[in-house]
Amino acid sequence: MAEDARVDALVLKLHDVDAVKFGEYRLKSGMMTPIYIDLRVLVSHPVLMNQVSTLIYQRAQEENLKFDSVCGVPYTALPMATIICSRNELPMLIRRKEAKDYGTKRMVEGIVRPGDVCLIIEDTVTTGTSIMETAEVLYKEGLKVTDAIVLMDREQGAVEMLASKGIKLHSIISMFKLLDVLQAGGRISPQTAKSVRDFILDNNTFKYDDDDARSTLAACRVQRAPSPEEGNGNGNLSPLAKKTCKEQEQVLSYGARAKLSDIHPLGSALLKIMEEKKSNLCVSADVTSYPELLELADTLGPKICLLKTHVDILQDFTPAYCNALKVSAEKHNFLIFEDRKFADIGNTVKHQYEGGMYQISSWSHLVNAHAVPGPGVVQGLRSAGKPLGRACLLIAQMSSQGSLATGEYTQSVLKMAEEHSDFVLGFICGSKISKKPQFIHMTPGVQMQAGGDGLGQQYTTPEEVIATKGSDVIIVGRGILGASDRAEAAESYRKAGWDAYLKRLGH
Ligand SMILES: O=c1ccn([C@@H]2O[C@H](COP(=O)(O)O)[C@@H](O)[C@H]2O)c(=O)[nH]1
Repeated sequence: MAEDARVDALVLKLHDVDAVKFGEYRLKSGMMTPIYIDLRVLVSHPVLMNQVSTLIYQRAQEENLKFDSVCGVPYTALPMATIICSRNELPMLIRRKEAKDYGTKRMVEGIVRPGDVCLIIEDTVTTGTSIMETAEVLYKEGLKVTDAIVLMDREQGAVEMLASKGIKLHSIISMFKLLDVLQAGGRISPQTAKSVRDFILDNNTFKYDDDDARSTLAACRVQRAPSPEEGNGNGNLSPLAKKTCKEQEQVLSYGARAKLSDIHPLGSALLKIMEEKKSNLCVSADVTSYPELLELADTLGPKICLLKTHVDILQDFTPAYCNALKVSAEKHNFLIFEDRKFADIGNTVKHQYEGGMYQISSWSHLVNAHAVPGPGVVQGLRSAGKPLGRACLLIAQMSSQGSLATGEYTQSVLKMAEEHSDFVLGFICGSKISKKPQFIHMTPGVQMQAGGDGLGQQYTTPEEVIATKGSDVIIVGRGILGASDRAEAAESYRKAGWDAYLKRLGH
């Protein structure tokens, strides 16, 4: 059975044995939650306990983790660590919760060799604090901790918190996966799944604390009336998830986001360029001749983080030109984004991306795709682009009047991006749609004056897009191309976009 199928089956079994409960519960941190994961029940289900332990050990092998011993966070993960160590003949360490007041008074039982690496196993994480407490006890004994594996990640900030302390967290089941499987299996209603998802997104516990981050984690309470679709669901949802949520807004600098452990390398490169050049401006180089395109790249290059092309509107395209564009991108330190908007089955988009006369994957750092065909479109692009270090943006919303990319569609795009974050680094959208800081939001339809073009395009100002709507990059075409002095216009847009970003950071 493929791993995904095994995880899906495990989720359903965990629900069967009441290890996943919906209601109103208090976590160790004091936070109230509409979903509670109680893996203590596993000791009464040995088959399930064995399956869980197998999946955890397989993950360690798949990730090629190097460790000398294994330690389970007391108490729920202790039997898991025991089974893993016993079956695979690995040395185990037991962390005591309190020192004995007689005998050796040790906090860690087992043979401790300072300098050894210990792998931590945990059953569920919210903040990551329990793993950190165990790691600190191990550190005091001279041990190293580089990785931890958790069965269930509630996706509320543990990965980020542990990464900030140098521990990489690997999870078997994530909260969003669990909700998807339970919903698909008819165990919970779409309304329940949505409300719990909203709760999780609104209650991330990690506060970035990075010198260059100038981060704030502003918490405010918002009374949110249930939307009509939320209704009563299947009747087992806590009122907490429906009525009240804690709005936590993470405002991180581009530079801080560039350093996130799970960001796409190209996303990291782009954010670094933005920080260095103080530019969140992408110029949409919608011109029809290649010399003009190159001229634009060379004159506007110093002011932009991205140059967006529509290669199929060039009348005089020849593959040799692409080298000159690449040279300009390197010289002026910007990335190239071919706005190809792929929208076909995986096999076709793969050919369109790497072949034909344009050979887009050979020169464009970024491309974009519609999610309409389903995940195959990303998988097709990924198979050609990932080996070259390329990445893709998903079109979650469009700037044109009457666009159908709204509501549930946009949410599905978000989910597709989360499931393919090894190749999708962000979105084309009108406003910020994901709270995950590793995703980069880019917004077209930007001019200094709000308005339209008579053919459905709708314009919003740089201030509105960046400071109010929380997007990261402004995409500007005719606002710059139509100006008598394009370099001067680009500088005005660069400054407007950057000022709006500084405003967002609270400078
Ligand atoms: O929703 C979308 C997606 C892409 N675009 C593209 O951006 C530019 C905008 O040009 P302007 O001259 O600034 O209107 C253009 O290349 C579009 O194809 C978009 O506008 N909206």
